[in-house]
Amino acid sequence: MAELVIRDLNKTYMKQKERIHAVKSLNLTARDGEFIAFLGPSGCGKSTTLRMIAGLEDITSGEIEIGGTVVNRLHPSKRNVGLAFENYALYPPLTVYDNIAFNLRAKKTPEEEIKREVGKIAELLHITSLLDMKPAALSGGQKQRVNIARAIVRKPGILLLDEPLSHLDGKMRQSMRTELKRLHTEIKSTSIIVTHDQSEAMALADRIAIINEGVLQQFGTPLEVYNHPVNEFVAGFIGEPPMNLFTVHAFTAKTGKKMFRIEDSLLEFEVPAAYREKVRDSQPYRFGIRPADIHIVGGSDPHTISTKVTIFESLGEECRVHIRVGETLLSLVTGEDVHYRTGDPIHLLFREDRIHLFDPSNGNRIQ
Ligand SMILES: Nc1ncnc2c1ncn2[C@@H]1O[C@H](COP(=O)(O)OP(=O)(O)OP(=O)(O)O)[C@@H](O)[C@H]1O
Repeated sequence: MAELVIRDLNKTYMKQKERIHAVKSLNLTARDGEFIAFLGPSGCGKSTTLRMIAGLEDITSGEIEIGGTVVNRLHPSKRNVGLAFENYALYPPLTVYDNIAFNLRAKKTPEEEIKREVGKIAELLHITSLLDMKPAALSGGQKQRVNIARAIVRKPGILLLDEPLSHLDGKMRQSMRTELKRLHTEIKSTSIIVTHDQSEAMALADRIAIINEGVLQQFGTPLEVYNHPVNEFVAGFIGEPPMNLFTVHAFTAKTGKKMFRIEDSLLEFEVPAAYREKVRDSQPYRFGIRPADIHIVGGSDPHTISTKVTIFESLGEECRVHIRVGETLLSLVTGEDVHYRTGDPIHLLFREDRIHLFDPSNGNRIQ
Protein backbone atom coordinates (compact mmCIF):
# COMPACT_ATOMS: atom_id res chain seq x y z
CA MET A 1 0.00 0.00 0.00
CA ALA A 2 1.11 3.56 -0.63
CA GLU A 3 -0.31 7.04 -0.73
CA LEU A 4 -0.14 8.83 -4.09
CA VAL A 5 0.17 12.61 -4.14
CA ILE A 6 0.02 14.59 -7.39
CA ARG A 7 1.03 18.25 -7.18
CA ASP A 8 0.42 20.82 -9.89
CA LEU A 9 1.09 18.26 -12.62
CA ASN A 10 1.32 19.45 -16.23
CA LYS A 11 2.03 17.70 -19.51
CA THR A 12 2.45 19.35 -22.89
CA TYR A 13 3.13 17.61 -26.18
CA MET A 14 4.24 19.08 -29.49
CA LYS A 15 2.22 17.66 -32.37
CA GLN A 16 3.06 19.00 -35.85
CA LYS A 17 4.29 22.30 -34.35
CA GLU A 18 1.09 22.57 -32.31
CA ARG A 19 1.40 22.62 -28.53
CA ILE A 20 -1.09 20.32 -26.78
CA HIS A 21 -1.62 20.93 -23.08
CA ALA A 22 -2.84 17.40 -22.24
CA VAL A 23 -2.79 17.67 -18.41
CA LYS A 24 -3.38 21.04 -16.74
CA SER A 25 -2.31 21.75 -13.15
CA LEU A 26 -3.61 18.50 -11.69
CA ASN A 27 -3.70 18.24 -7.89
CA LEU A 28 -4.95 15.03 -6.31
CA THR A 29 -4.23 12.65 -3.42
CA ALA A 30 -5.13 8.97 -3.41
CA ARG A 31 -5.08 7.64 0.14
CA ASP A 32 -3.46 4.36 1.14
CA GLY A 33 -5.57 1.49 -0.21
CA GLU A 34 -8.09 3.71 -1.98
CA PHE A 35 -9.64 2.75 -5.33
CA ILE A 36 -9.67 5.83 -7.59
CA ALA A 37 -11.15 6.15 -11.09
CA PHE A 38 -9.92 8.66 -13.69
CA LEU A 39 -13.04 9.28 -15.74
CA GLY A 40 -13.55 11.45 -18.78
CA PRO A 41 -14.12 11.52 -22.53
CA SER A 42 -11.56 10.35 -25.06
CA GLY A 43 -8.52 12.62 -25.21
CA CYS A 44 -9.09 14.31 -21.83
CA GLY A 45 -5.67 13.28 -20.50
CA LYS A 46 -6.47 10.22 -18.35
CA SER A 47 -3.92 7.86 -19.88
CA THR A 48 -1.23 10.54 -20.04
CA THR A 49 -1.64 11.08 -16.29
CA LEU A 50 -1.45 7.34 -15.62
CA ARG A 51 1.65 7.00 -17.79
CA MET A 52 3.34 9.84 -15.88
CA ILE A 53 2.58 8.07 -12.58
CA ALA A 54 4.04 4.85 -14.03
CA GLY A 55 7.14 6.67 -15.29
CA LEU A 56 6.46 5.86 -18.95
CA GLU A 57 6.04 9.52 -19.82
CA ASP A 58 8.15 12.54 -18.83
CA ILE A 59 6.54 15.16 -16.63
CA THR A 60 6.51 18.71 -18.06
CA SER A 61 6.15 20.26 -14.60
CA GLY A 62 4.85 19.33 -11.16
CA GLU A 63 5.50 16.52 -8.75
CA ILE A 64 4.40 12.93 -8.21
CA GLU A 65 4.96 11.35 -4.81
CA ILE A 66 4.46 7.66 -4.06
CA GLY A 67 4.66 6.42 -0.47
CA GLY A 68 6.35 9.65 0.65
CA THR A 69 9.03 9.67 -2.10
CA VAL A 70 9.04 12.06 -5.06
CA VAL A 71 9.38 9.74 -8.05
CA ASN A 72 9.70 12.28 -10.91
CA ARG A 73 13.16 11.01 -11.81
CA LEU A 74 12.80 7.37 -10.74
CA HIS A 75 12.85 4.56 -13.33
CA PRO A 76 9.43 2.81 -13.68
CA SER A 77 10.82 -0.36 -12.08
CA LYS A 78 11.77 1.59 -8.94
CA ARG A 79 8.37 3.25 -8.42
CA ASN A 80 6.55 0.42 -6.65
CA VAL A 81 3.79 0.41 -9.30
CA GLY A 82 2.09 -2.45 -11.13
CA LEU A 83 0.68 -1.79 -14.60
CA ALA A 84 -2.15 -3.45 -16.45
CA PHE A 85 -2.51 -1.43 -19.63
CA GLU A 86 -4.85 -1.99 -22.52
CA ASN A 87 -2.03 -2.52 -24.98
CA TYR A 88 0.55 -3.85 -22.58
CA ALA A 89 1.13 -7.08 -24.49
CA LEU A 90 1.99 -10.42 -22.93
CA TYR A 91 5.20 -12.07 -24.11
CA PRO A 92 4.00 -14.47 -26.88
CA PRO A 93 6.68 -17.19 -26.51
CA LEU A 94 6.14 -17.52 -22.75
CA THR A 95 3.37 -19.51 -21.07
CA VAL A 96 0.86 -17.71 -18.86
CA TYR A 97 2.81 -19.00 -15.83
CA ASP A 98 6.10 -17.59 -17.15
CA ASN A 99 4.46 -14.30 -18.10
CA ILE A 100 3.19 -13.84 -14.55
CA ALA A 101 6.51 -15.04 -13.07
CA PHE A 102 8.59 -12.75 -15.31
CA ASN A 103 8.92 -9.79 -12.96
CA LEU A 104 9.53 -11.98 -9.92
CA ARG A 105 12.36 -13.78 -11.76
CA ALA A 106 13.82 -10.40 -12.73
CA LYS A 107 13.97 -9.63 -9.00
CA LYS A 108 15.77 -13.00 -8.42
CA THR A 109 12.88 -14.34 -6.33
CA PRO A 110 13.46 -18.04 -5.42
CA GLU A 111 11.50 -20.45 -7.68
CA GLU A 112 9.65 -21.96 -4.70
CA GLU A 113 8.28 -18.56 -3.74
CA ILE A 114 7.40 -17.74 -7.37
CA LYS A 115 5.40 -20.96 -7.59
CA ARG A 116 3.51 -20.09 -4.44
CA GLU A 117 2.78 -16.51 -5.48
CA VAL A 118 1.77 -17.29 -9.08
CA GLY A 119 -0.49 -20.09 -7.81
CA LYS A 120 -2.17 -17.72 -5.37
CA ILE A 121 -2.74 -14.93 -7.90
CA ALA A 122 -3.95 -17.41 -10.55
CA GLU A 123 -6.53 -18.69 -8.11
CA LEU A 124 -7.65 -15.14 -7.26
CA LEU A 125 -8.18 -14.39 -10.96
CA HIS A 126 -9.58 -17.83 -11.85
CA ILE A 127 -6.87 -18.55 -14.41
CA THR A 128 -5.24 -21.63 -12.83
CA SER A 129 -6.33 -23.79 -15.77
CA LEU A 130 -4.62 -21.41 -18.21
CA LEU A 131 -1.13 -21.43 -16.65
CA ASP A 132 0.42 -23.81 -19.23
CA MET A 133 -1.08 -22.04 -22.24
CA LYS A 134 0.57 -19.48 -24.54
CA PRO A 135 -1.05 -16.02 -24.95
CA ALA A 136 -2.07 -16.73 -28.58
CA ALA A 137 -4.50 -19.39 -27.34
CA LEU A 138 -6.29 -17.02 -24.92
CA SER A 139 -9.43 -15.00 -25.49
CA GLY A 140 -9.33 -11.21 -25.06
CA GLY A 141 -10.91 -11.50 -21.62
CA GLN A 142 -8.44 -14.18 -20.49
CA LYS A 143 -5.50 -12.07 -21.69
CA GLN A 144 -6.79 -9.16 -19.63
CA ARG A 145 -6.97 -11.38 -16.54
CA VAL A 146 -3.38 -12.54 -17.09
CA ASN A 147 -2.36 -8.92 -17.58
CA ILE A 148 -3.87 -8.01 -14.20
CA ALA A 149 -2.28 -11.08 -12.57
CA ARG A 150 1.12 -10.00 -13.90
CA ALA A 151 0.60 -6.51 -12.49
CA ILE A 152 -0.42 -7.56 -8.99
CA VAL A 153 1.96 -10.49 -8.43
CA ARG A 154 4.67 -8.01 -7.40
CA LYS A 155 2.38 -6.67 -4.68
CA PRO A 156 2.72 -3.10 -5.93
CA GLY A 157 2.04 -0.15 -3.65
CA ILE A 158 0.08 1.40 -6.52
CA LEU A 159 -1.83 -0.62 -9.09
CA LEU A 160 -2.48 1.22 -12.37
CA LEU A 161 -5.23 -0.12 -14.63
CA ASP A 162 -5.80 1.50 -18.03
CA GLU A 163 -9.18 0.45 -19.44
CA PRO A 164 -8.57 -3.11 -18.17
CA LEU A 165 -12.05 -4.31 -19.13
CA SER A 166 -12.24 -2.69 -22.56
CA HIS A 167 -11.99 -5.92 -24.57
CA LEU A 168 -14.71 -7.71 -22.66
CA ASP A 169 -18.29 -8.00 -23.81
CA GLY A 170 -21.27 -6.90 -21.66
CA LYS A 171 -21.77 -9.90 -19.36
CA MET A 172 -18.08 -10.71 -18.95
CA ARG A 173 -17.35 -7.04 -18.29
CA GLN A 174 -19.96 -7.01 -15.55
CA SER A 175 -18.54 -10.07 -13.80
CA MET A 176 -14.90 -8.91 -14.17
CA ARG A 177 -15.95 -5.58 -12.66
CA THR A 178 -17.24 -7.38 -9.57
CA GLU A 179 -14.03 -9.42 -9.44
CA LEU A 180 -11.84 -6.35 -9.70
CA LYS A 181 -13.63 -4.91 -6.70
CA ARG A 182 -13.14 -8.15 -4.75
CA LEU A 183 -9.50 -8.31 -5.85
CA HIS A 184 -8.91 -4.80 -4.61
CA THR A 185 -10.26 -5.61 -1.14
CA GLU A 186 -7.90 -8.63 -1.03
CA ILE A 187 -4.66 -7.12 -2.32
CA LYS A 188 -5.25 -3.70 -0.74
CA SER A 189 -2.99 -1.83 -3.21
CA THR A 190 -3.91 1.78 -3.83
CA SER A 191 -5.53 1.37 -7.24
CA ILE A 192 -6.16 3.77 -10.10
CA ILE A 193 -8.37 2.75 -12.99
CA VAL A 194 -8.70 4.77 -16.18
CA THR A 195 -12.08 4.50 -17.85
CA HIS A 196 -14.46 6.48 -20.01
CA ASP A 197 -17.38 4.38 -18.75
CA GLN A 198 -19.14 6.27 -15.96
CA SER A 199 -21.01 3.20 -14.68
CA GLU A 200 -17.68 1.34 -14.33
CA ALA A 201 -16.23 4.24 -12.34
CA MET A 202 -19.36 4.51 -10.17
CA ALA A 203 -19.37 0.76 -9.44
CA LEU A 204 -15.67 0.36 -8.67
CA ALA A 205 -14.22 3.50 -7.22
CA ASP A 206 -14.13 4.93 -3.70
CA ARG A 207 -13.61 8.32 -5.35
CA ILE A 208 -13.84 9.46 -8.95
CA ALA A 209 -11.67 12.12 -10.58
CA ILE A 210 -13.69 13.52 -13.49
CA ILE A 211 -11.45 15.13 -16.09
CA ASN A 212 -12.32 17.19 -19.16
CA GLU A 213 -9.85 18.77 -21.60
CA GLY A 214 -6.96 18.13 -19.23
CA VAL A 215 -8.65 19.82 -16.27
CA LEU A 216 -9.88 18.05 -13.13
CA GLN A 217 -13.55 18.98 -12.83
CA GLN A 218 -14.50 17.22 -9.60
CA PHE A 219 -12.95 14.64 -7.26
CA GLY A 220 -15.44 12.94 -4.98
CA THR A 221 -17.29 9.78 -3.99
CA PRO A 222 -19.75 8.33 -6.51
CA LEU A 223 -22.64 9.74 -4.45
CA GLU A 224 -21.08 13.21 -4.23
CA VAL A 225 -20.54 13.51 -7.97
CA TYR A 226 -23.99 12.07 -8.68
CA ASN A 227 -25.94 14.18 -6.21
CA HIS A 228 -23.86 17.37 -6.20
CA PRO A 229 -22.16 17.80 -9.57
CA VAL A 230 -20.08 20.98 -9.39
CA ASN A 231 -20.78 21.94 -13.00
CA GLU A 232 -22.85 21.11 -16.03
CA PHE A 233 -20.14 18.91 -17.56
CA VAL A 234 -20.07 16.57 -14.52
CA ALA A 235 -23.88 16.65 -14.32
CA GLY A 236 -24.19 15.48 -17.92
CA PHE A 237 -21.35 12.94 -17.75
CA ILE A 238 -22.46 11.04 -14.64
CA GLY A 239 -25.70 9.04 -14.64
CA GLU A 240 -27.45 6.66 -17.03
CA PRO A 241 -29.79 7.62 -18.57
CA PRO A 242 -28.15 11.05 -18.51
CA MET A 243 -29.50 14.06 -16.64
CA ASN A 244 -32.01 16.21 -18.55
CA LEU A 245 -30.40 19.59 -19.12
CA PHE A 246 -32.15 22.52 -20.75
CA THR A 247 -32.27 26.30 -20.72
CA VAL A 248 -34.96 28.08 -18.72
CA HIS A 249 -35.76 31.79 -18.38
CA ALA A 250 -36.99 33.26 -15.11
CA PHE A 251 -39.94 35.66 -14.97
CA THR A 252 -42.51 36.89 -12.46
CA ALA A 253 -46.08 35.86 -13.35
CA LYS A 254 -49.14 38.13 -12.88
CA THR A 255 -49.88 36.12 -9.74
CA GLY A 256 -46.56 37.34 -8.35
CA LYS A 257 -45.05 33.85 -8.44
CA LYS A 258 -41.51 33.35 -9.74
CA MET A 259 -41.69 31.06 -12.75
CA PHE A 260 -39.35 29.32 -15.19
CA ARG A 261 -40.24 29.04 -18.85
CA ILE A 262 -38.48 26.28 -20.74
CA GLU A 263 -36.76 27.77 -23.77
CA ASP A 264 -38.47 27.32 -27.13
CA SER A 265 -41.61 25.95 -25.50
CA LEU A 266 -44.70 27.21 -23.75
CA LEU A 267 -43.99 25.04 -20.74
CA GLU A 268 -43.81 26.87 -17.42
CA PHE A 269 -43.43 25.83 -13.80
CA GLU A 270 -42.83 27.55 -10.49
CA VAL A 271 -39.21 28.19 -9.50
CA PRO A 272 -38.31 25.75 -6.70
CA ALA A 273 -38.30 27.41 -3.26
CA ALA A 274 -34.53 27.00 -2.76
CA TYR A 275 -33.80 29.15 -5.84
CA ARG A 276 -36.52 31.84 -5.61
CA GLU A 277 -34.20 34.43 -4.02
CA LYS A 278 -31.34 33.60 -6.36
CA VAL A 279 -32.82 33.81 -9.82
CA ARG A 280 -33.37 37.11 -11.63
CA ASP A 281 -36.13 37.87 -14.13
CA SER A 282 -35.25 37.60 -17.85
CA GLN A 283 -32.03 35.73 -17.02
CA PRO A 284 -31.32 32.35 -18.64
CA TYR A 285 -30.30 29.38 -16.48
CA ARG A 286 -29.29 25.81 -17.25
CA PHE A 287 -31.73 23.54 -15.48
CA GLY A 288 -30.93 19.89 -14.67
CA ILE A 289 -33.12 17.06 -13.45
CA ARG A 290 -32.40 13.31 -13.54
CA PRO A 291 -34.93 11.07 -15.31
CA ALA A 292 -35.62 9.22 -12.04
CA ASP A 293 -36.44 12.52 -10.27
CA ILE A 294 -39.43 13.40 -12.40
CA HIS A 295 -42.77 12.04 -11.18
CA ILE A 296 -45.97 11.55 -13.11
CA VAL A 297 -48.86 13.06 -11.10
CA GLY A 298 -52.64 12.99 -11.41
CA GLY A 299 -53.42 16.69 -11.96
CA SER A 300 -51.87 20.08 -12.67
CA ASP A 301 -50.85 22.96 -10.37
CA PRO A 302 -48.18 25.74 -10.63
CA HIS A 303 -45.43 23.25 -9.69
CA THR A 304 -46.30 20.77 -12.40
CA ILE A 305 -45.85 20.71 -16.15
CA SER A 306 -48.79 19.64 -18.24
CA THR A 307 -47.71 18.26 -21.58
CA LYS A 308 -48.08 15.33 -23.98
CA VAL A 309 -46.15 12.09 -24.38
CA THR A 310 -43.87 12.02 -27.43
CA ILE A 311 -42.35 8.53 -27.10
CA PHE A 312 -43.07 5.72 -24.64
CA GLU A 313 -40.67 2.79 -24.14
CA SER A 314 -41.31 -0.27 -22.01
CA LEU A 315 -37.98 -1.88 -21.04
CA GLY A 316 -39.23 -4.67 -18.78
CA GLU A 317 -38.27 -3.58 -15.27
CA GLU A 318 -38.73 0.10 -16.06
CA CYS A 319 -40.50 2.36 -18.51
CA ARG A 320 -39.15 5.49 -20.13
CA VAL A 321 -41.28 8.41 -21.22
CA HIS A 322 -39.86 11.06 -23.55
CA ILE A 323 -41.45 14.45 -24.06
CA ARG A 324 -40.44 16.97 -26.70
CA VAL A 325 -39.53 20.25 -25.03
CA GLY A 326 -38.49 22.84 -27.58
CA GLU A 327 -35.44 21.44 -29.34
CA THR A 328 -34.73 18.68 -26.81
CA LEU A 329 -36.37 15.60 -25.37
CA LEU A 330 -37.14 15.49 -21.67
CA SER A 331 -36.85 11.89 -20.44
CA LEU A 332 -38.15 10.27 -17.32
CA VAL A 333 -37.86 6.79 -15.88
CA THR A 334 -40.70 5.18 -14.06
CA GLY A 335 -40.70 1.77 -12.48
CA GLU A 336 -44.45 1.67 -12.36
CA ASP A 337 -46.56 -0.54 -14.54
CA VAL A 338 -47.80 2.23 -16.82
CA HIS A 339 -48.49 2.49 -20.49
CA TYR A 340 -48.78 5.58 -22.66
CA ARG A 341 -49.33 6.30 -26.31
CA THR A 342 -47.92 9.19 -28.30
CA GLY A 343 -50.04 12.27 -27.67
CA ASP A 344 -51.44 11.16 -24.30
CA PRO A 345 -51.73 14.09 -21.83
CA ILE A 346 -49.37 13.83 -18.84
CA HIS A 347 -48.62 15.96 -15.73
CA LEU A 348 -45.04 16.02 -14.46
CA LEU A 349 -43.56 17.07 -11.14
CA PHE A 350 -39.83 17.70 -10.66
CA ARG A 351 -38.56 16.57 -7.25
CA GLU A 352 -37.65 19.95 -5.72
CA ASP A 353 -34.74 18.62 -3.65
CA ARG A 354 -33.22 17.01 -6.76
CA ILE A 355 -33.13 20.03 -9.03
CA HIS A 356 -29.76 21.29 -10.28
CA LEU A 357 -29.23 24.81 -11.57
CA PHE A 358 -26.15 25.96 -13.46
CA ASP A 359 -24.84 29.34 -14.58
CA PRO A 360 -24.86 29.30 -18.41
CA SER A 361 -21.89 31.70 -18.58
CA ASN A 362 -19.43 29.25 -16.98
CA GLY A 363 -21.39 26.03 -16.35
CA ASN A 364 -20.86 26.24 -12.58
CA ARG A 365 -23.47 25.04 -10.12
CA ILE A 366 -25.67 27.69 -8.49
CA GLN A 367 -25.70 26.68 -4.84
N1 LIG B 1 2.64 10.94 -27.56
C1 LIG B 1 1.80 11.94 -27.82
N2 LIG B 1 2.13 12.92 -28.68
C2 LIG B 1 1.32 13.95 -28.93
N3 LIG B 1 0.10 14.10 -28.35
C3 LIG B 1 -0.31 13.15 -27.51
C4 LIG B 1 0.50 12.02 -27.19
N4 LIG B 1 -0.17 11.24 -26.30
C5 LIG B 1 -1.37 11.86 -26.07
N5 LIG B 1 -1.43 12.99 -26.80
C6 LIG B 1 -2.56 13.95 -26.80
O1 LIG B 1 -2.83 14.33 -25.44
C7 LIG B 1 -4.23 14.41 -25.19
C8 LIG B 1 -4.61 13.47 -24.07
O2 LIG B 1 -4.42 12.12 -24.50
P1 LIG B 1 -4.71 10.88 -23.54
O3 LIG B 1 -4.31 9.63 -24.30
O4 LIG B 1 -4.08 11.09 -22.23
O5 LIG B 1 -6.29 10.94 -23.39
P2 LIG B 1 -7.28 9.88 -22.75
O6 LIG B 1 -8.20 10.66 -21.89
O7 LIG B 1 -6.55 8.77 -22.11
O8 LIG B 1 -8.07 9.37 -24.04
P3 LIG B 1 -8.45 7.87 -24.48
O9 LIG B 1 -9.52 7.42 -23.56
O10 LIG B 1 -8.93 8.06 -25.90
O11 LIG B 1 -7.18 7.07 -24.39
C9 LIG B 1 -4.90 14.10 -26.53
O12 LIG B 1 -5.17 15.32 -27.17
C10 LIG B 1 -3.85 13.32 -27.29
O13 LIG B 1 -4.01 13.48 -28.69
